[in-house]
Amino acid sequence: MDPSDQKFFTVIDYVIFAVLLAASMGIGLYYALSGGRQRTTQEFLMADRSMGCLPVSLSLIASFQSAVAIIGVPAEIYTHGTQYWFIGCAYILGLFIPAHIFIPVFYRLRVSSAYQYLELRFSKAVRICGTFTFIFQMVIYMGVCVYTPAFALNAVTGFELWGTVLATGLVCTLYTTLGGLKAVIWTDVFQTVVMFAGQLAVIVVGVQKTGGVADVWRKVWEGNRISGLDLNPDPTERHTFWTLGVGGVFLMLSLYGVNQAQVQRYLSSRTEKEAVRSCYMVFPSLQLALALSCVMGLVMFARYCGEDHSDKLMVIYFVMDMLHGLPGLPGLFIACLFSAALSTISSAFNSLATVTMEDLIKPQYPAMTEARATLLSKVLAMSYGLLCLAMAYLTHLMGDSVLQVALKIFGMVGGPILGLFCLGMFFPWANSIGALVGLCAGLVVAFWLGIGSILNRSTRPLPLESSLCSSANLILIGLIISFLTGPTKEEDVMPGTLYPLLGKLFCFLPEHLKKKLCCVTPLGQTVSERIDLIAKNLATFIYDVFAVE
Ligand SMILES: CC(C)(CO)[C@@H](O)C(=O)NCCC(=O)O
Ligand code: NA
Repeated sequence: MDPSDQKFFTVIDYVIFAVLLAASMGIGLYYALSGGRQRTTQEFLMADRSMGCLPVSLSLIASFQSAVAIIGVPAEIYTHGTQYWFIGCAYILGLFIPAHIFIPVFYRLRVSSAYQYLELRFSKAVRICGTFTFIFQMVIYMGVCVYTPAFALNAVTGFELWGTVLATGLVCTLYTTLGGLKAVIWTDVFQTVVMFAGQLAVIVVGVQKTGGVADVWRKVWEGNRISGLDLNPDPTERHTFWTLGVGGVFLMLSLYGVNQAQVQRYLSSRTEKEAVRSCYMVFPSLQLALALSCVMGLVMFARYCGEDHSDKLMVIYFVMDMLHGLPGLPGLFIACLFSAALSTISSAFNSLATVTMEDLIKPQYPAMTEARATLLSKVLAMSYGLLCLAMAYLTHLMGDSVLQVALKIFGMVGGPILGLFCLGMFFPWANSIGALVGLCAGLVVAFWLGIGSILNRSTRPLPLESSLCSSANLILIGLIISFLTGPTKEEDVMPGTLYPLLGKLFCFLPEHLKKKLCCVTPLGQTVSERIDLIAKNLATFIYDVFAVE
């Protein structure tokens, strides 16, 4: 294709992209000028803890649905078939466990940052190490998230590269800095809708142009792209039920259980029940997002089967091939790609500002006035926004291959952070030294796996098994070191920071043995009260779904 954007885009396409930016900016301005006008950190960072479950749930999906997934998943399905779709199974436990273990613990401790938990449970040192690990992870990720869609679009259509990066980065920085978490959450809602609409448009037009649903189905069936469940236990196999189902749960837990961007959304909910409900509501929307990307891959296969296309950017070729000549639709897809990018980097800016403020600055200056803390939080959000642009430039300088590496770092670092929180919540004996040594060991394992796969040029989506291996490794080392250096006595652990997982898993053991495993009944709730709560939540959720219809 001739890389000249005149061929693909009409004025209306540029207008649609501009409307996306303007609307996001407008939402930012609205929350800067309404409500409490962003004059407290409670409002700027925690949205006044007043959010309902619908915006929170859409925002939860938007945070970790980046343009990388929108471009990558259809290509995966095109080349390797629908096996990847089985990652949808991991969403069940991957959301149920956060809803009933992580959310109650964080919510009832009334923390502002997930890393505050680490100080309550372990020590200040563990909190600071956790915070720096998170900052490292997110800073690398946000550069990739803003650069990837601009780069892909530029490579295929000639769409202006740096103008796009600058426009999206700066607009996002502005609305995040002006409107705080409320603006971030409500732009996420809007952007999620645009994201779904863009993918849907490509699928509808694509199916029409390839001869209808029956034809698409026949071609992908004959092309062997519909995969059955692969139960092969070989862990070096590309995708099996085990790598996707088990690895996927760990990936989901590292994103939806303990990542600050998500924890902050749970904490911004009006009530704990509302937070749990928003987590449940992620399930259908995340299945929809997965289905849209997978179906797009199938339609793409129906279109190009037999032809030799192995370009990483073929999704963009496909979209432009389908949509050009239909004024407005290419623009809608561009808006879809950048909605995915904006919603991810805005979450990154706000969560990074929060941890820097709450975990690094406030503990040093406890006497800081609220006005000054709010101003400083805004300066931080803005600085991370500008840092994101610098990271995008760095990504560009290091070239194409760094995209893969950077994404792997994101997945690699997620595992040890998850392990750190699990060590604290589920194992009363774990002490601060164990946690620190475990974190280092987990990071070493993660990087060793990651660098190994980069050197072997393995294309496997590593985060799946990496988060499992490195979090398991962290927990094991953490426990060994804790027992060697003197395990913490359960009565010395801060109440509310433990969840009696082992006691529950081994509920058949006699009472005195269970006491040895973990006797604290946490959060002031008995087991039967907890089961009641789960049943009630499910009932209200089902009721809500049908009441809406
Ligand atoms: C959260 C999942 C696993 C949901 O399928 C996926 O969207 C994902 O791997 N997200 C993180 C990577 C990214 O999209 O940037
Ligand atoms: Na996103």
